[in-house]
Amino acid sequence: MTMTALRSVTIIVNPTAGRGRRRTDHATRLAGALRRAGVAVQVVHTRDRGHATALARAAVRHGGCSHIVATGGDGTVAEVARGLAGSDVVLAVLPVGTANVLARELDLPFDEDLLARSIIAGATTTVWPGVLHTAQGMSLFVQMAGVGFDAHVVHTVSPRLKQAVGRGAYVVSVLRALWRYRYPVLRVEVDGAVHEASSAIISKGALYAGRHVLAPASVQGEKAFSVVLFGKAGPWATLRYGLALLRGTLPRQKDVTILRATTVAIAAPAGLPVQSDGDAHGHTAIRAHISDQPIRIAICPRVR
Ligand SMILES: Nc1ncnc2c1ncn2[C@@H]1O[C@H](COP(=O)(O)OP(=O)(O)OP(=O)(O)O)[C@@H](O)[C@H]1O
Repeated sequence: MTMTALRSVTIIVNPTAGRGRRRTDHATRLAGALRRAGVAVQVVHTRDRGHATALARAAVRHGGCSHIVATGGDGTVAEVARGLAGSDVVLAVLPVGTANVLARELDLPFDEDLLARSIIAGATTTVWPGVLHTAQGMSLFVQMAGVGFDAHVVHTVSPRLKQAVGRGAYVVSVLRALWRYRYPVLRVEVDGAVHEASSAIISKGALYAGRHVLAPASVQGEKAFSVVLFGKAGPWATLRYGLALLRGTLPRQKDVTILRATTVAIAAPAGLPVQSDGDAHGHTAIRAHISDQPIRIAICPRVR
């Protein structure tokens, strides 16, 4: 844990993250709590995908800002992380997304007053994001990237249903996909060694889709991934993996392999959907490695 001096705070709000229409209310409450403590605050809203990166870069370039708050889910956090990477600005998270996995992983506050107190107290922890290269370009991910069944589900989930019912929308998408998905065999290169799998998840942390344990040995502060390879294909195997995830036994399944690595490449088959931090993110081929630029994240002083 390191401490950082407080200057001004920029709050970036993704108005489409999570469920319902309350992200702006959360951001307003956080801004109020910070202003009451005498902190200068700027609130800006994203207009479209990728805009959070541009807004974070602009805040860093403008200078004077010590913290940038990502108001959204893991996708928004990743975009803000990319915008402030390489600077001394601290990333704070106001978790109003759907799954908010990074916030759960790091035990970050979900309450605005507690987040304001954490920012003011200045405690931070360091994480090493993943860098993802696809045909669409380079991006960062803070929690995970995947190819296979889960990426297909992310690509096919209805955005309107996600807005209306949150994580339940993924359940609908899973049930629809189980018998329709074609389950191709992936060729996954993990630190140079080739493996075959029906699905692969490259995970920076231990958790997945909320609080479910995917890769227990993964720690955000380490410069490594856990690569989770699913050995069996088909609807019944996928159902078993899903139930095991819910019951916390997925890492113990005989046909699930978890490897520690720093580079991963999935070149074939080409054209398969890719998910990054739970959002659709182009298609294979992909390459992933650990960023050489760490991100400092504001944490509750009481938990670390
Ligand atoms: N103004 C905007 N309009 C449309 N999409 C946006 C806008 N701002 C950001 N986005 C995109 O919204 C997507 C979803 O955001 P985010 O991941 O933060 O929320 P979520 O999916 O609800 O939460 P989680 O990732 O925790 O499940 C991201 O891919 C981001 O690029």
